[in-house]
Amino acid sequence: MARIELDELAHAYMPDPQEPEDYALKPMTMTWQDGGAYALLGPSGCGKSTLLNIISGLVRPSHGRVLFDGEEVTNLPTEARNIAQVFQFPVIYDTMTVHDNLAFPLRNRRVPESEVRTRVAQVAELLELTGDLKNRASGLSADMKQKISLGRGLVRKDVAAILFDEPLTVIDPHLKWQLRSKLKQIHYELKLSLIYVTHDQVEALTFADQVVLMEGGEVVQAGTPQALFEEPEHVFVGYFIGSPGMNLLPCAVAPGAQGVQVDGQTYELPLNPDRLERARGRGNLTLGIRPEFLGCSNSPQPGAVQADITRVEDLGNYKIATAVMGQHTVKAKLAEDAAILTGPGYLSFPPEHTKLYANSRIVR
Ligand SMILES: Nc1ncnc2c1ncn2[C@@H]1O[C@H](COP(=O)(O)OP(=O)(O)OP(=O)(O)O)[C@@H](O)[C@H]1O
Repeated sequence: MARIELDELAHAYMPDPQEPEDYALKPMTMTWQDGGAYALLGPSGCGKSTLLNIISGLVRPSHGRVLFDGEEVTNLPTEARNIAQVFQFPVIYDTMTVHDNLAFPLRNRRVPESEVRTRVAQVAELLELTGDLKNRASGLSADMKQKISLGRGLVRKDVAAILFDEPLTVIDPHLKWQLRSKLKQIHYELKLSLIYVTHDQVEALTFADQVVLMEGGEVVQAGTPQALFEEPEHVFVGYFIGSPGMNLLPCAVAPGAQGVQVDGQTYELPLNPDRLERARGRGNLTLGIRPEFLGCSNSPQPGAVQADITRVEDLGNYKIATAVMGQHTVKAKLAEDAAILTGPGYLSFPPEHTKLYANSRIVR
């Protein structure tokens, strides 16, 4: 397994890029640690596959360098990079048994047969394929075939990294849920460096210990799932991660007051005065709070602001209350047993979870 460094890496598919928009990948410098489980997450077209393909050697970047354990590999072809890849669709040999499919990457590298048997048994056990090892792959379902592809990706110990490109797309939703958790366990047990591309936040947040969230060819934030949830550094992180996403309200900092103005109305929120001062005068301010942290009640609370609760949805494990604040609606995610009704309400903004963004970036 290897440490992967991206040094001033950028890529434009067009020959003579001029504007930032001409780049599918805008300049980035990052280090991914040996043995880490990284998810590249973001909406369609944000540059995830471009980045993965640069790491695998399928795409040669127009700028910058890629290093594995300090050795430059930027211009090396895929086969010289010592990586394993798992794609969206199964890549297996139908005529071989499940065992021989799993053994293939090892036998190809002339790994001794006794070691092949041990490693195949270990990976098969982790993926719950032990009972199928003697079966021919041809008769198996698409789900099973993709499981074998995962196993083939995981079987070698000596690869620099294993790259997964949306590997659970064809998998049935129930099995998908199981495999997501399985991959986390496998990462823990086999100590592999994994890079996993997905547009599905649940997949990324369950699987990865570091999530690299991309938008428009840029990394907007890289960090633990908890950091992306609790400390979104960019409004896009707030919006993209979470269900529902962060409440985002265009605002201004009220002159001389301890609060913010939303739609011209001043709300006295208990925010840090220094932070308000740092935000004052900067362009395009946004107030952000996750539905999980926004307090919502029918009775007055200290420091709470008045709002109209227009809707309460009971979603089994939790309730979602929708309230109107100025001309905007906000959502609060409440406990399943929260006593909350539509009508006059009070919204509380805990200062540690209430964020201010200037031009989409966090103000600390
Ligand atoms: N071979 C190519 N030639 C020209 N432009 C490309 C090529 N491949 C990707 N692009 C463009 O680069 C940008 C990033 O695409 P990329 O496929 O890396 O995004 P993605 O996040 O992986 O999206 P998806 O999840 O839909 O695959 C997009 O604007 C896309 O149209």
